[in-house]
Amino acid sequence: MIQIQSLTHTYPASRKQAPRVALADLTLSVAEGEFAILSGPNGSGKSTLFRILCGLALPSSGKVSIGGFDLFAQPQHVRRILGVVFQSPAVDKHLTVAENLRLHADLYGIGRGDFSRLRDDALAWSDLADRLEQKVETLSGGLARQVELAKVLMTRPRVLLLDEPTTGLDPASRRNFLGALQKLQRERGMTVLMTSHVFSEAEEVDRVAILREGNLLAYDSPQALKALIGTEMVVVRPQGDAEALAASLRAELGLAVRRHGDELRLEETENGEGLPMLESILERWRDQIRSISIKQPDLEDVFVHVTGRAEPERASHKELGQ
Ligand SMILES: Nc1ncnc2c1ncn2[C@@H]1O[C@H](COP(=O)(O)OP(=O)(O)OP(=O)(O)O)[C@@H](O)[C@H]1O
Repeated sequence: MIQIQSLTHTYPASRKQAPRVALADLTLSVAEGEFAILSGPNGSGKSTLFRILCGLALPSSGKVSIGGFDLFAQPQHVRRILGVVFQSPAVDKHLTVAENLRLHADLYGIGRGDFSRLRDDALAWSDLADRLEQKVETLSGGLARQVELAKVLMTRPRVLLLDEPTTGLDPASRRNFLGALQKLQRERGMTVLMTSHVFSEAEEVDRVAILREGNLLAYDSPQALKALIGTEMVVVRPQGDAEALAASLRAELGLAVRRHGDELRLEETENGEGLPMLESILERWRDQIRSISIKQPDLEDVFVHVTGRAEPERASHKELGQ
């Protein structure tokens, strides 16, 4: 449903900076009815890709087709099947929920006859039923986000793009929003591509893409991504010299030992292998270890594994082409 082929985007040089490659020959596709998440450290190209997919920017080269239409040659066809939820609010906070929906319907040429049905349909999943006459500025962040989504749903998009839609929401509102979105996506068979840097959001989706510096490092189901680093991971917090301990573990156990902050991680351990490994490490290096545990890898661990970085938010910008 979404096919991105060899997409490259380079921001031109300015007086102050060299050209920056934001997307480097990126190819990925999202099948019809799939829910995919796009993740990556700051500066990995998520926003650039999002802006291109919504038709707000043109790439330096490459092809994108959405619903079988060429995004650059047939943008008007794509617009008809596409819904976009931006990170920054796109509703008028001084208007009521109902007024915002009406305004959006007018913009999209939805006639009076169809309006009530499409509006009710777009709201059915939400908690907004008794808030229609309330101004958006008086709603909680979570409910205001629901208005953004309801507005976009009124045009019954087949493909939905969302840019970090849960930014600023508390964990409960975030779960609520995503739960509703997933239910809707399944019921309507929509294809969804969403950018996110919250790994817990990616656990339940069909596919997760991890970008770094404009390159696609991994793209697979959460289960397959987690299998990249094994089903168990031994995590050691060293007492003193972490590098010396890592070198000694590597040399004596013959395993990959990854340094992550103040932890040493022994990945690629399969079910049941963690405990004996933990015991033998304790036996041999007890005096150099502050704590040791076994962990089931989650998507954050996969992210660290494939990007070599701690978290998307904390990563620094790297300039390419320099
Ligand atoms: N308008 C611009 N002019 C020049 N370089 C830009 C511009 N916008 C983005 N870049 C650069 O392109 C690269 C990709 O940026 P982009 O904003 O797409 O990444 P991102 O993954 O969305 O980051 P974030 O998570 O911080 O939003 C970065 O190196 C960034 O500095």
